[in-house]
Amino acid sequence: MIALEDGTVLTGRSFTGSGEAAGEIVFNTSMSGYQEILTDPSYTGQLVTMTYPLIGNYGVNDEDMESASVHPRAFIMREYQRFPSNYRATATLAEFLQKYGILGIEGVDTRMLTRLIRNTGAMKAIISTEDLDEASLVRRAREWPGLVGRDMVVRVTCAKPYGWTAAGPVEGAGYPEADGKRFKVVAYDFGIKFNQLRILTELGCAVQVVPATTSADEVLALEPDGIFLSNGPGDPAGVEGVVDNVRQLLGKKPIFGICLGHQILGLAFGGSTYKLKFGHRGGNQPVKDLTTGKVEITSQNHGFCVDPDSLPAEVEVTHINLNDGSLEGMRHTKYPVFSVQYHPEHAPGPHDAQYLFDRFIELMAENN
Ligand SMILES: NC(=O)CC[C@H](N)C(=O)O
Repeated sequence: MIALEDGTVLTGRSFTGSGEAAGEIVFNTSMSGYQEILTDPSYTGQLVTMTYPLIGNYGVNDEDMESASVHPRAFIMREYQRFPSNYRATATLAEFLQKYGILGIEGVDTRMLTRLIRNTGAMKAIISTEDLDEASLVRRAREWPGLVGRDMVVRVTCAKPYGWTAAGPVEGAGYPEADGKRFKVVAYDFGIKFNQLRILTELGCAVQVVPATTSADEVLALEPDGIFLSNGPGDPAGVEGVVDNVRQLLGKKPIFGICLGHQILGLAFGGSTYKLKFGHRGGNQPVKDLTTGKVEITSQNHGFCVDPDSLPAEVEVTHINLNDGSLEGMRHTKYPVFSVQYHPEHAPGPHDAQYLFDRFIELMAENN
């Protein structure tokens, strides 16, 4: 049974066994890419509904991981396909969810649920195979603390620095395989997706990943050519300490921020963030690059947004969402700093926006 804070109760079937999960219920409109969505740490504390009606048909594999774990607390769909057919598949979606202790729920009227979330907004919700008392479940959904003002980054950031190579993560501080690489990049891990690291490495960067709480001085001591601010979960305004660190780095090195990293930059510039009604999650969000006039189709996953009116005069809006006009990208006009709200690393989604990593490379080249 699924209960929402507005009193709505829906039924479905668990295909992963019994359990219970509370969180913020949101929807994603991607037609494929469920493994990348499940392993994106930005979904920490959320219950994810897929609008695409059939999920699981290509199983899961060892290569499409965007982090080492699964982050939404439950995965909700219309129909689960229990017999995957794909040469890359190494397990079924049910086996994968069970391995990480995540509830998989099918048989849900996801069209009704999505319309409800669109009309009412993202809501607190609870799913249970045990407590089937509607009134109790609705009350417990309302009791869940919500995401606003809470630091979810502490739950997913790395405990220790690590490096990234073409073969994946390597333990320890320092830049791995730096010989012959053009740039050294320090990447703040707020809940980083591996494809950001894969792309930076492919573009010739030696990458050192650091925990979210790493101070500005510690980052500068690594003598990077550029600093990268990753995506991550929850409310940017609830993340402890990070905004001050980032503010101290402004003007010192080129900085590129994605999603939560972009929101943290907005706060470091002195701006503010707000919660969108139901957020943007999917692979077909149209964004206009105001610097070139081009429209790109983007991969997105966020529930908070930087308020453009709160930004100081030296920060320029570079990208806007064509569905609702919200801020999708910005750059500082004095410092080599820019960021986007969406996901140029895709995974899953269209590759239209990958050019932004080239812009970061150019920015580091200009500043060297
Ligand atoms: N993908 C992200 O980095 C999401 C940022 C933030 N947690 C939000 O929901 O807006």
